[in-house]
Amino acid sequence: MPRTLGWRPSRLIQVRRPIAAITRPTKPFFSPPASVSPFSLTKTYLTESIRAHQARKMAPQLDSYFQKVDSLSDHFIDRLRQAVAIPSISSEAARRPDVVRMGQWLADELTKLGATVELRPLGKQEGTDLDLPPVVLARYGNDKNKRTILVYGHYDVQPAEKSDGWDTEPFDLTVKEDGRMCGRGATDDKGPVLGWLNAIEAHKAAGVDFPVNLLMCFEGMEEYGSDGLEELVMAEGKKYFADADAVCISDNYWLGTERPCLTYGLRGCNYYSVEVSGPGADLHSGVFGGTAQEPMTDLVRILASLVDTDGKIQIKGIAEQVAPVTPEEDGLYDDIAFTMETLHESLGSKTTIFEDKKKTLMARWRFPSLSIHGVEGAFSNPGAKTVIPAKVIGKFSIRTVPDMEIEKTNQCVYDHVNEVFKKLGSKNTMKVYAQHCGKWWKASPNHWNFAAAAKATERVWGMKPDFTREGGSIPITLTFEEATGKNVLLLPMGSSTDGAHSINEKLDKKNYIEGIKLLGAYLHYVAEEPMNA
Ligand SMILES: C[C@H](N)C(=O)N[C@@H](Cc1c[nH]cn1)C(=O)O
Ligand SMILES: [Zn+2]
Ligand SMILES: [Zn+2]
Repeated sequence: MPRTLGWRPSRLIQVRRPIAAITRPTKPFFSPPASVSPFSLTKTYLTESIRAHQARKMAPQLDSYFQKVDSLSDHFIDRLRQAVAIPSISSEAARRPDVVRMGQWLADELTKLGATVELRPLGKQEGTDLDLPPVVLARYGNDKNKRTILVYGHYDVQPAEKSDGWDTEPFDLTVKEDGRMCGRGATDDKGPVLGWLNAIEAHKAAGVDFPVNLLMCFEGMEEYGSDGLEELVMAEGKKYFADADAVCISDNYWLGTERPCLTYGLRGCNYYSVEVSGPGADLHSGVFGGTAQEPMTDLVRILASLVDTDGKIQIKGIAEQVAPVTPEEDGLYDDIAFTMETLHESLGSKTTIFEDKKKTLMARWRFPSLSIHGVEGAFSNPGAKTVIPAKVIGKFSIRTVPDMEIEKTNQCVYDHVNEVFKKLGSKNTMKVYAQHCGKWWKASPNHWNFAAAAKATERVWGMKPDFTREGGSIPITLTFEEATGKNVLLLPMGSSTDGAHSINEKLDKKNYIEGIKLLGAYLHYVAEEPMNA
């Protein structure tokens, strides 16, 4: 049976916990105006004063931290080079030892930095004899007077071969003169994961107190649907992650190339296979063409029935599940820093479905899409092989949005594919099933976690961030929210032109180095945000 990452009701509970400066002010740092009686020093008043004090204290600390990040930048790039050199492709069985090696490398780096690290085995990959790569769980700092932030990232990557069209070797980080650092995983997600490690190192080197306790959870199967992780996160919600005050994930991208963003929504992803088989073995098309019913002929017809040229899904019952656009939402899109020109740049062409920004953003964030990814078993090499493939497996996925339901969507897909195949009247055999499904996620950005990230963004990038939703999926985000009951923030490092999952994936040096500053600054602002913001 295909596995689905199911949905559980959200348990968002705010726990107010004192921070160091509130419980142990070392000296008076605030004198109330004469008109204020000491008896009227309310909690709010006190909190404001503490914030003002901490903001003054934080400025020089952050400056020292930023300077150290700059001076260690070559070392941080070298760390990324070492990580990229390990081809940790989770979807290829033959690369599983590399994924495991990558997890071990990460654990070793964290241990060297002084973190307490555990490698948690996840058992076997469903339906196979393959061991899943371990989850790296780590803790840096255990000070009861500090807030605790739980961060998540993944150390596995998408497949990559130079012959796919890369300009450079995908697993050899190449730093170009214009600052592009090309290599598989540079932006998705090795650069951001190392961002947390680098933030720890720069604090230590600068002699700046680390402002929070950091809990880390790094997995090695994200690009394959986070196999095995949901159970672990649910089980550890009130154990390993028990003292987390909020969650931060850096595994998505800015909407463009100029303005940073904070992200509060993700689409879900239901990934399907359609298998068509007939002949006992691959056949000579000269001998059997016109004689045998061909699986590939059936499959292309099924795939062609799913979606039209303008991306409109042709499956009954999908559009009906999508939440209507509210007047409030309708007004959100105009102010977002996004242009069709930037989109054309990241797309590498002008072949967009829509000509205007709002429709394009809505199509990416709040409407479902269906993509056809490939066909297993079909001839795909250069040349002209005259073969009739005996068995072909088409792969497609639907990016899901509020209020779509996983099971209902699966049923609509199965009914549609079965009906189309029946109408073909083919003697071949067809099977359709979901490989993995992850639910969409949408949170409220009205929380101190987002407020801290917005302040850090202004401090590092000198501008306010956009509040965005993401077209991609990070299946475990919702699980973290449910398991911890805490707010989850997505804080991206890379930009829209990074080419994640594509050829020539890159992370700009500027985004990496400023991104390390951003992650560190975010932790400082987290430490000073009042809990009820
Ligand atoms: C946004 C994130 N960096 C990412 O690339 N996620 C993948 C995860 C995935 C793979 N199968 C289903 N979800 C994505 O959005 O494709
Ligand atoms: Zn990712
Ligand atoms: Zn990815």
